[in-house]
Amino acid sequence: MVKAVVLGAAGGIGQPLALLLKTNPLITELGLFDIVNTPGVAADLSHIATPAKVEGYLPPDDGLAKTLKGADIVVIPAGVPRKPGMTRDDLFKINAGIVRDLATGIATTAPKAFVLVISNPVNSTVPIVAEVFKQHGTFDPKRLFGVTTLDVVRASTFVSEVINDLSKAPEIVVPVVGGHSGVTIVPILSQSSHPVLSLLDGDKLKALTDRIQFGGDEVVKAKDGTGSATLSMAYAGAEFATKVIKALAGEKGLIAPSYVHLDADKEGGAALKKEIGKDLDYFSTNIEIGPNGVERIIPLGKLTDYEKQLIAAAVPELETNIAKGATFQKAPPAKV
Ligand SMILES: NC(=O)C1=CN([C@@H]2O[C@H](COP(=O)(O)OP(=O)(O)OC[C@H]3O[C@@H](n4cnc5c(N)ncnc54)[C@H](O)[C@@H]3O)[C@@H](O)[C@H]2O)C=CC1
Ligand SMILES: O=C([O-])CC(=O)C(=O)O
Repeated sequence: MVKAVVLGAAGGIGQPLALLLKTNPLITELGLFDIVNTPGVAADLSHIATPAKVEGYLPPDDGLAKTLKGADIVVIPAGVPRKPGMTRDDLFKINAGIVRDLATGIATTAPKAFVLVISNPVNSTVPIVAEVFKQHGTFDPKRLFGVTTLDVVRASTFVSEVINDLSKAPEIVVPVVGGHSGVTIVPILSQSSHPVLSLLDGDKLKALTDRIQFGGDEVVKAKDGTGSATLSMAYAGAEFATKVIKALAGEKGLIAPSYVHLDADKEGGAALKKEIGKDLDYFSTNIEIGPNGVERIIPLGKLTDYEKQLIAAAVPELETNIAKGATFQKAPPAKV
């Protein structure tokens, strides 16, 4: 019995993500919450012949608490997306308050749930959720995940394009570490499962790295003011959520990158901090997921000089993003 919840379920990501979760046979209950349209989305999905019982709620009459009751896993894609010319950090002003309020609901109603944060800027929204949980005395770093899977999905696809064979995309695995915005997205192409590095001279390596770091901008530009990645994000979010659900069900050896609190595995976290040369609280890296959440933080391993430079460029921005999220929750500004 697994109850999954989507907060922001009527949105561009929320709807296709809810659809993909509804088709997951491991899920027996699917709770959908948004400030608009969730009863309609839920009624629509409920006709699909899969096991999950679907319910959709709006804010009135304790809708958030009703949605969250008994949740095992909560995925949060609520909030505004970028328009051309904006950075993810520009979304902080609006999304920080949304994420804080939803996290408060989770901390009070489903404090043991695994929380998967999609809302941008992920580098800062994850610390906000952690601070809310700390204030409620319910923070367990093993259960909080920033969803960076789309960067990994993009890396697989873009590498398959470089080798001119899209059929290989599903099997290519490239660790992408750091965070989820611009230079904080660090693809470790030297550890790609397909040995792509040998095919790339300096310029081509930089071009591929840039494309993975700024892949989100490609979609924002193409959507021309109507939003950012939704369908690829729903795919990526469902893929990560499915790993977490399989781990909950007892499957072993599930590895995926995620942006996590480095106390989730103190030993692995300490080793990673040593590698990056900074005592950051959060970083995205491969983690092993188990029935209690993060079982193991897997250090970065051997990096090229170029990758070391990318990490060095990511660290100061991550530090700023993390501090912004953590201090917002400690001293919330007036609501916008
Ligand atoms: N982590 C990642 O890799 C990615 C993150 N994103 C982020 O995901 C977020 C959502 O993007 P889209 O789905 O495209 O936006 P959208 O605008 O299409 O949908 C957002 C939904 O959130 C809902 N919402 C707003 N305030 C809410 C609240 N207080 N409670 C519940 N629901 C609320 C809205 O009503 C809307 O239905 C954005 O912040 C975007 O930047 C987008 C793509 C990739
Ligand atoms: O680019 C954006 O704003 C949305 C996002 O996080 C992505 O597509 O990676």
